[in-house]
Amino acid sequence: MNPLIAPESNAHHAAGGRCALSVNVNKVALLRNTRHLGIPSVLRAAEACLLAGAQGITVHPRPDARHVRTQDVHDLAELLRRDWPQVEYNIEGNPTQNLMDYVRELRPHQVTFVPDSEDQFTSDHGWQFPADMARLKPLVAEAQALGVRVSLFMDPTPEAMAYVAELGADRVELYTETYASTHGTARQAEVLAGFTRTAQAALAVGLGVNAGHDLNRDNLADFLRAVPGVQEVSIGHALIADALELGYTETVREYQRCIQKAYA
Ligand SMILES: CC(=O)[C@@H](O)[C@H](O)COP(=O)(O)O
Ligand SMILES: NCC(=O)COP(=O)(O)O
Repeated sequence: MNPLIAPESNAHHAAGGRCALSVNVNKVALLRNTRHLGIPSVLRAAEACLLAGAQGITVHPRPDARHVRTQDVHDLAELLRRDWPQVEYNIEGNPTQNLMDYVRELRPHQVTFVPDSEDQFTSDHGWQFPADMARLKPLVAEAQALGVRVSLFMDPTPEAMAYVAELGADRVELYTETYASTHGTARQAEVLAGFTRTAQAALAVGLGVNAGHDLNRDNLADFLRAVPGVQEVSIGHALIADALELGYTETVREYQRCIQKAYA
């Protein structure tokens, strides 16, 4: 863990010590890219979500530019630097592909390493240890030397947390699809217990805990109530889908209400 990077994030503080909400705007860009009209605007989406109380913005600029593109990443960095200095910028991607150029040029608050292939439909697995250790170690060190907090996208496997800590990463992002797909079923408690054990294992080795993928208004509070120490959830697909019906403002407020409910 990098002593130069405070374990407590600005966003976490801004959320009053509760879990911070980082809105992933990938899907706004996906819709925008289907015409050459520049609408819906990624910047306006980010601003509306921040005005409604989101504490962070997340993007995942994939190599095929299917949604968030390089210009979006730079424009968002400028918007946050100029108008929202207290808001965290989290850039996700595979550090062996196009991600590190963004880290070097923009130095976001956080970078989340995700082991996706270039043409992957969506993120669907975490890093594998010890196999991935050697190639990740210099990349973790490089990002941290630039003052960027490093989070690793991980499956809920408690025994992998020691490897993440050995790498020197600051946080893990728990890949929450298996939780989301079993929420409300007979397997919910069993699957959720695995996330709780993984978070406990991460905290025990000094790692911060983030979470994301397929979280939504229905499953968010149950997750945060059960899983200790979650500092940030990054939510995109379901939140943007909700915003198509409710608008950005009401949607972000509703997600913040879900987070509040978990701590009530
Ligand atoms: C890493 C992860 O689970 C998501 O952050 C990812 O950004 C989803 O990518 P798509 O929006 O391309 O499905
Ligand atoms: N890291 C998760 C993220 O940024 C958004 O994932 P999703 O809510 O679009 O599934």
